Amino acid sequence: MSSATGTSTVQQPLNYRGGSRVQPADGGQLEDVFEPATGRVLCKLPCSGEKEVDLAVQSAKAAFKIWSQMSGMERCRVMLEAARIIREQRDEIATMETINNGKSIFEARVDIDISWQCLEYYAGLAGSLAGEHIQLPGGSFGYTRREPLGVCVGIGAWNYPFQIACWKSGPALACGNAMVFKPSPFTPISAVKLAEIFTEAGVPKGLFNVVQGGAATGQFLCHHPDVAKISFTGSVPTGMKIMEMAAKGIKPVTLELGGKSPLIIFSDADLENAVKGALMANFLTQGEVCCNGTRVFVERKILDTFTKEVVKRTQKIKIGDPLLEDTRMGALINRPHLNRVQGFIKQAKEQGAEVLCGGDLYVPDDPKLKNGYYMRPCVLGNCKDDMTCVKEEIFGPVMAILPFDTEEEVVERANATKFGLAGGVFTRDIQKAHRVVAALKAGMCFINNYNISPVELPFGGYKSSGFGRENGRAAIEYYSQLKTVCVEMGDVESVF
Ligand SMILES: NC(=O)C1=CN([C@@H]2O[C@H](COP(=O)(O)OP(=O)(O)OC[C@H]3O[C@@H](n4cnc5c(N)ncnc54)[C@H](O)[C@@H]3O)[C@@H](O)[C@H]2O)C=CC1
Ligand SMILES: C[N+](C)(C)CCCC(=O)O
Repeated sequence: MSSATGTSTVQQPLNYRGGSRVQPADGGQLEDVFEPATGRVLCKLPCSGEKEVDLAVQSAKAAFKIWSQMSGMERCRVMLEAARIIREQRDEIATMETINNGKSIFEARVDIDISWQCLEYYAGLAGSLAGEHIQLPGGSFGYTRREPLGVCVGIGAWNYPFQIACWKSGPALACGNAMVFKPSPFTPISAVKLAEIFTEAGVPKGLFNVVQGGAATGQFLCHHPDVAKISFTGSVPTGMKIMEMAAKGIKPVTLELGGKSPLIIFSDADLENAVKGALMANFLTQGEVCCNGTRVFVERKILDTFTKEVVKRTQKIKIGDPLLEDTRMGALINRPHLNRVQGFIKQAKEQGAEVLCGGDLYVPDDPKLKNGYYMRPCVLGNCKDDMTCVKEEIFGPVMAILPFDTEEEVVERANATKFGLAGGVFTRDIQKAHRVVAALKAGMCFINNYNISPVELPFGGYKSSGFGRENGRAAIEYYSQLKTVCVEMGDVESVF
């Protein structure tokens, strides 16, 4: 892949099975894959049908037999090697991610760092997976074994294509599972690179496979009788469908869904950090982040000062060619999504919100970028809790500012949502900080920062934002099952 905006095309097959890139056995419908920065077509993606999905699952099943018999330390060594290769090829992978997703190269490099750190972390845990030994009367005893599930399916979204593939395959492989991964059809490219890296690192051929396609391909995966688990990142409506399909096969699911998270700024906060935190909470990856703190509640005493500073910094964000070193905001994923975000802003205005900055389309001077999907990051003032822009996930660079007066009031308003993915608080008062996050009904809470992703910390939602956890030790629970073995050391005392 070339490394200049507007010059790349993708020729190689994008499915991966049995340790090689392959064309799907029954590739039907072709989907255009776009370069968001220019609007050019990068490639035509053949969507995999039932036969290809079955071949990928069978390939994973064969590899599972070998991988699941290896010790944790043996798996650890292979995964560490994969992490090392990713680190070595960081810039190349980040470039691929930027070309396909539209996010700035600066951010894509951070995503790739989080990705190799994830594999490194789970490599470390692989060697320490263990059960318990429990003593019973008369010298009898029991023990537990933590065993893999089998073939796990990962279905990814388009906002963090490589990172999502690592967040799912890291814990899955560490526990001894195999995986079939389906990226979003908008961002099919980098997951195949991950598959090649796993093979180079020494996983058995077929351990990590990639099938490409959209909803139909995803459905074949979810219904496949040999699939043991589904881990999904994406929207709430699709999450509901995944759960329904999984229910039919009694398959466990992990759901990482959307959010409309609150970020609460108290008047005693360090203003500089709070402003930086609000920008981090809203404008990474053009605002296309599930855990974004898009409802920014600001204590009325500092509303004007805070808002002025946020607007000033937002207007300074450099938009444009995502492969340029100083760009901090690239292009949104595609034209329909850009239109959808624009629609939310129009509706916000109609409902009485005030656009304090941005929200309009951005047309870069560079002629090759003129068909890209750019907009200026937007800050909305005069917002009310019942406006659509405050209730619905926009998934674009749109921050809503909402004043509040008391702690009790803000906690109640922060929790008045169907979502519960994340939340944040900025204050210098440590008791207040812990009290408020304890009251937030959200799975991932930040104090005096926002949207950082240490892989050591579990990540996942409450309420409609899903369940199950990625990252941290917690994810092991969701990619393994516990076997109990009861051992009799005496004679059988029969009832009969
Ligand atoms: N929680 C998160 O990180 C994300 C949330 N979203 C939210 O979802 C909205 C739409 O984005 P999409 O990518 O269209 O999300 P989506 O939920 O439609 O798609 C996510 C993944 O699920 C697959 N999929 C779609 N329908 C399926 C089905 N019936 N069975 C199996 N797999 C299926 C897609 O091909 C893709 O790989 C965004 O605007 C945003 O609100 C999107 C991306 C990430
Ligand atoms: C990396 N981070 C925390 C900014 C976002 C990760 C969650 C997502 O997939 O949207």
